[in-house]
Amino acid sequence: MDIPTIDLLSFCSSQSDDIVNKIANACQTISAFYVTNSTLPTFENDYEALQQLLRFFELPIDIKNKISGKINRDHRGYAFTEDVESNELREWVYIGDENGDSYAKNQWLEEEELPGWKHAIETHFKLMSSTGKLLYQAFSLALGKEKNFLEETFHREPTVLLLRYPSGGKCPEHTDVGFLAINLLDSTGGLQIKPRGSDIWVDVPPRENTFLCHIGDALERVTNGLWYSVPHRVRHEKSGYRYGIVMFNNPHAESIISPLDNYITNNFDENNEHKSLPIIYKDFHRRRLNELKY
Ligand SMILES: O=C(O)CCC(=O)C(=O)O
Ligand SMILES: [Fe+2]
Repeated sequence: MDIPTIDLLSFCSSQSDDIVNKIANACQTISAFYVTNSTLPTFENDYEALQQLLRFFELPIDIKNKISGKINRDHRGYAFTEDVESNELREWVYIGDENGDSYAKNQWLEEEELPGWKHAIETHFKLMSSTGKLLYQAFSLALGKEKNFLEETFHREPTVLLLRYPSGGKCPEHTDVGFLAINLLDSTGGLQIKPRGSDIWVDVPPRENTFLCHIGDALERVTNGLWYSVPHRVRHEKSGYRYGIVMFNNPHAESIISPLDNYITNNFDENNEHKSLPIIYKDFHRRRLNELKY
């Protein structure tokens, strides 16, 4: 099964039905797509810019632990997770919107401990967030709404996740919680998805100058299951580190997630009916963080 590619520049210039339909189709079937021609730095075209963010991981562990993400319930900060039971082995840093107040505050090192790091993150956060905004527009059109629909109805609270996997590192099978994920893959591979209706893990090979996009559970609920929040996992079996940068574009913490009027038809089967009950996004998000430990 081929993972389609969406050209973001063409979307911006024409917003043609072709592109919008391709997105809607991808979200209903394979449930992931590559995005090309965006303005985001990728590991191929601006390695240096991304290294600025990832050099945090080179610091000694006692410095990294100064911003431990295990001490607040929203996981803001750093952790090394080695959990045999849940099949997780990786390091992560979660950073939310610096000006947002829905979740725990971001944690930063002193500037002299890693000069320029905070600035590099803030710059990159803005770039990723504007790409998230464009994708929200594309998704709104693909839902048959006008382009600002998702942003105006649910708002958007982005979170960035920096990742480093040692050789043998893993991320357990899970689905993402929010609306949409932008995943910048480095050249090592290792990400796998289980497309709708399939029991087989499919490799997501990195493609030059693209990022991967897929939806999360909250958007699956908004479409009453017509769109599919794809299970995914990481198995990093090569030598050396695997790096990743993901931006989750989530609805506002207080938004109510329930199916849109024109999606009330029964796309979930009876076992999944509970998924169409209204939920407050923040409760859903926190519950899932606790359950999944990722
Ligand atoms: O490392 C990756 O490519 C994916 C990580 C992921 O899916 C997650 O942390 O939610
Ligand atoms: Fe994920």
